[in-house]
Amino acid sequence: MTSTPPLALTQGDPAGIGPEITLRAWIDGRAGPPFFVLSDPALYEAAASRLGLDVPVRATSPEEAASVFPDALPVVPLGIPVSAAPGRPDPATAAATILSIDRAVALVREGRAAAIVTNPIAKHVLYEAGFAHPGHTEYLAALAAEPGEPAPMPVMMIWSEGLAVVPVTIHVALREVPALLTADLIVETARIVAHDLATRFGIAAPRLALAGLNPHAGEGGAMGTEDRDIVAPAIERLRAEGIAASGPHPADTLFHPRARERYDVALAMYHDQALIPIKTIAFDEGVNVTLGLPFIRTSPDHGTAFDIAGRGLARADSLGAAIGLAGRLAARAAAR
Ligand SMILES: NC(=O)C1=CN([C@@H]2O[C@H](COP(=O)(O)OP(=O)(O)OC[C@H]3O[C@@H](n4cnc5c(N)ncnc54)[C@H](O)[C@@H]3O)[C@@H](O)[C@H]2O)C=CC1
Ligand SMILES: NCC(=O)COP(=O)(O)O
Repeated sequence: MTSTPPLALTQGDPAGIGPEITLRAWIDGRAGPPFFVLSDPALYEAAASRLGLDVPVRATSPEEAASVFPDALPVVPLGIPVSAAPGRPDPATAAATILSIDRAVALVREGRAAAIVTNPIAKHVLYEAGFAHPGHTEYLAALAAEPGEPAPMPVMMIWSEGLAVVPVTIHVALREVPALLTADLIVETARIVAHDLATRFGIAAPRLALAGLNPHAGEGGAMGTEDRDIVAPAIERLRAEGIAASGPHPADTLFHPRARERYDVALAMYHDQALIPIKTIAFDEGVNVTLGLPFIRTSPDHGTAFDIAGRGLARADSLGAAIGLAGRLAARAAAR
């Protein structure tokens, strides 16, 4: 019997809270699944010294990482020196940030890592350096494409024990949402959600609740026609396929405690419609999971938090939850 390989953590923006929450996740998580981080060991030694954290750091290989993990934070070097002033992002570090993601994907595809857990990136810093993808979600899908094949469609889910949400449109300006929202997009997103909740999360017949786009889900067309003409027909198609989809529900009453008992995941029509409720209810526990990929990827639900980086204020709970969930999903996948 082979044991599950360790998880691969990416570096994220080195000027954000990624280095310190990685150190804290190692301190808190030695009973959990082993992991290594793809970066420069010196970045973590500097962060540990700055914050007075007693964390030995050891350069290692993915294969040795699990045996290193009980005694030191395993760092698989990228071969690029990485240094950063906390809270002062620099596009010069973008190459290492991106390389860390690339290596993590390569390792998980080679079976040398069980899953990927990404540390936060600041999109605008990477854009300044020429990065052409909106975020991890879309970039990971591009990296997952088989030669000559289109990239798989990635679906963002933010998950916690009490609420899971999916934005149907993701990293786009609000004014673009109505034009992007099609019945095909909703149906394809919901199919991926239903499939991955069944296969990866073990929810055999997941209940999907779809929010409307407009106030009062359009009030019969008086407050916008998208819910009547796009969302409702998509739900009919999903039901015809045997997917337990309900809605379109007015979004303002979809997230209170009794409403949440009626579904396993809420599909929202745009980013903030999904992320405001979960970050309000479960900011410290929320985990960003990318569905639709041929490998497992989780992430904390928060960003780089430049305003507190390097000050010892950052909580590692969400990263810890992302590591825990990645470990459970990987164990489930290995057992299938
Ligand atoms: N998965 C990813 O890579 C994500 C990246 N981002 C990026 O992060 C950057 C900053 O985004 P913001 O909207 O400011 O969100 P943010 O999550 O970085 O910060 C929002 C607020 O929450 C606080 N906060 C965040 N994480 C915390 C933690 N672990 N412990 C304690 N307090 C914490 C921050 O100090 C700040 O006051 C953006 O450039 C965005 O692109 C945002 C979300 C996810
Ligand atoms: N607001 C969530 C977010 O921006 C995460 O994006 P990604 O980098 O995981 O695609």
